[in-house]
Amino acid sequence: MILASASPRRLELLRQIGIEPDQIVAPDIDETPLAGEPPRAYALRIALAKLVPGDGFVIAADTVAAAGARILPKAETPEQAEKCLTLLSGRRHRVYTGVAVRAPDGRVASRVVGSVVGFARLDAGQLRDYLDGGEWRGKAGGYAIQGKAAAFVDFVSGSYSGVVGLPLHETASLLRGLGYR
Ligand SMILES: Cc1cn([C@H]2C[C@H](O)[C@@H](COP(=O)(O)OP(=O)(O)OP(=O)(O)O)O2)c(=O)[nH]c1=O
Repeated sequence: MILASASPRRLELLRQIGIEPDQIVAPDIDETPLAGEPPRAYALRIALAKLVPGDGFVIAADTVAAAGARILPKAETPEQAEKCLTLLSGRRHRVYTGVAVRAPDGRVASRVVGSVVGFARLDAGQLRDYLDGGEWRGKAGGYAIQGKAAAFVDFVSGSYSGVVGLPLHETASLLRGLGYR
């Protein structure tokens, strides 16, 4: 079993359902969205593109936060994170995680799991503290629901593990469907 992900969250989530990958490989792909690409299609395309070569089962995923049809960036700077959080404050957005699995015989199965996340209105102090904390770095939409941003979230519908980065029910079912025991 190869986990094609550099994300420590994905490894933790996989372990949560009793799967210990034999190998972790960081995928190295261009994650630029295509012009006008819908978020759900993007999450699926990138998850499939992350399936690195390998002999056993390979699992890859991609998480994207979206406000309407707009794909929010994976925040890499405080300015980007501030923009995202300002947009998310006081409203609901969607988080899509694409998950792709390849079996040793080459068959590929994939899913996209969409969830809705609601943020309470953030005041300037909350925003400042969150930006200072740095948890937004590398996160889709500039926040991590499994961290301090949980205090902002007043609504979740869908797959909590999917919002964190790997929808566990769907991942387990894809694996079973491909004959993983
Ligand atoms: C919305 C949200 C995203 N995230 C994270 C999950 C993903 O790691 C990240 C989105 O980036 P991804 O490109 O999905 O993943 P990654 O770059 O971290 O890892 P890899 O490509 O090697 O698999 O945002 C959270 O941890 N919590 C959240 O609540």
